[in-house]
Amino acid sequence: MKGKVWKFGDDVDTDVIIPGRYLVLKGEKELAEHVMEGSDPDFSKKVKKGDIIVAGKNFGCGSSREHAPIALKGAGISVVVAESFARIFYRNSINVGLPLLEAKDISKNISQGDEVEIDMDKEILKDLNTSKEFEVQGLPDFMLEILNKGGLIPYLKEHIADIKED
Ligand SMILES: CC(C)[C@@](O)(CC(=O)O)C(=O)O
Repeated sequence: MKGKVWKFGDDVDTDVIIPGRYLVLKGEKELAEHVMEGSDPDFSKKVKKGDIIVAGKNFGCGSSREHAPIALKGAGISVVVAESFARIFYRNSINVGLPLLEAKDISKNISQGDEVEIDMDKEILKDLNTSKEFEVQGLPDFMLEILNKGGLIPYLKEHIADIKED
């Protein structure tokens, strides 16, 4: 995975990611038009498919709205790398198919606009501008399987036959 970094700090809450007035929207693309509007009203016009968000602690705090990871996924964010995530946001993200990675001290050492490359096998993120490398905490296999299917619903649809047999 390789992409341009959009940098955010600590405690980025779900109302920054997708303001509450847009919760009436349902589609990935409609929500994506307002992604990160609580921080930068023009973000949706600037972000490109494959870009990467790097943030500090407690990313996705504040509410259980799954509209937040849906908006990020719809905007083309390929992965969010943060020092830590709010628990409900973390699970909502896996369920909607948005990859997340935890990396200690990442936000202090990467700048906005840097190009980074992530080797999931080695669990290393490399900042191609500075050549600095960071360990990322990989995801358990069952979460990777859900992500690879695009989220929990497509994953379950594929496995429903197994469940029915039990
Ligand atoms: C129900 C919804 C509007 C919610 O109140 C849910 C929540 O706070 O977790 C939100 O702000 O996302």
